[in-house]
Amino acid sequence: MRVVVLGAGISGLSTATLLRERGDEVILVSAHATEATTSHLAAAVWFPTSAGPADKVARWGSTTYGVLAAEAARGVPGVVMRESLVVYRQEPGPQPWADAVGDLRPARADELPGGYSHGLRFVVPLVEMPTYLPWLHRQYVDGGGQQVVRRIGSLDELLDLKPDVIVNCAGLAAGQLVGDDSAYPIRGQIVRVVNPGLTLSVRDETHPAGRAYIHPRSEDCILGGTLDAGVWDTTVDDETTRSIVSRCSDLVPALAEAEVLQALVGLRPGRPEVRLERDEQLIPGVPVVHNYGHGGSGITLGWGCAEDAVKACE
Ligand SMILES: Cc1cc2nc3c(=O)[nH]c(=O)nc-3n(C[C@H](O)[C@H](O)[C@H](O)COP(=O)(O)OP(=O)(O)OC[C@H]3O[C@@H](n4cnc5c(N)ncnc54)[C@H](O)[C@@H]3O)c2cc1C
Repeated sequence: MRVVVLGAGISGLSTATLLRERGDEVILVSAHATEATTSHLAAAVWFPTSAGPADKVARWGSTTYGVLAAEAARGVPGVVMRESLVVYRQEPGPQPWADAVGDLRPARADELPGGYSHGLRFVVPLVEMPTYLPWLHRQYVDGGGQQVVRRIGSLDELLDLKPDVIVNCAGLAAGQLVGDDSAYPIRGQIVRVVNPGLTLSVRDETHPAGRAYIHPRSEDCILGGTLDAGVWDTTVDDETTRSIVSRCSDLVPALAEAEVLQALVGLRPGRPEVRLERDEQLIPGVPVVHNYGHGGSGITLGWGCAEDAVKACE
């Protein structure tokens, strides 16, 4: 089968990889190099955020956790298993993501920052996308996958590539390309700082000043972050940068002195639910498999969604 995959972010690259592995001829079409995708910018920690539906998110997330954990175990560049702590000011109820993570346990009192009464400790994959995404892309190309750099205005512009099936992994742009009004941006600002020696991810989803998360990487530390639904503006806001550093310093005081390297803004592909389905109506005679709308969870769900997208191509 000849499959054209639109999009070279995590959704497109994971889907294209699995299609290649089962022997399909694959052409990856992307307006941007991988470095210019939203996927490249992501904090890229396994943690379901702003994505639905809940039952499928649990299944896709669990599959992806397994794939990334296996990649970390065999030393795939950029993928590590990261000790993590989520903190709460009151006792948390059951967490929907808990079943997928191994060895979840309550945090001890001496593991909690000041002002917090509860916490959960667990281990999740953290993916350094500036390393992992180019690696995945190289694997795809070295494995015989084809690539075309092209911006399209509608999916039928891909018909000159003679596809048997098109897979639509265009992220936020997918909404405009197929007239899906339910797709919307979720603006996210994050801050890269010099890592003051941290190895533990820490997260407070309900900090009064906004969500706070700290993800140590090999060369830096990602601090976040905002989730602004419906906002298209990609300009860095300096006041937001200060607020992010300040609230993360509440969790880890050493961060108050950390040198800021860069502030970054990206637009998550929001949608009430991930769209993963086969569409026979859009282009007569050529089925389109949609795989977009992953919100703040594209890396968390990527491999699970790619598996379903490949099945939908059959
Ligand atoms: C600040 C921030 C932090 C995040 N942190 C996390 C996290 O910790 N964990 C997590 O799981 N997720 C996180 N995310 C969300 C994650 O980044 C997205 O869900 C994911 O990147 C979506 O991937 P995608 O491949 O669907 O889209 P994208 O990465 O946006 O890729 C879209 C592709 O489609 C192509 N394309 C688009 N339009 C056209 C066109 N007209 N013609 C040709 N090609 C086109 C683009 O060139 C690109 O190759 C974060 C996002 C942000 C902004």
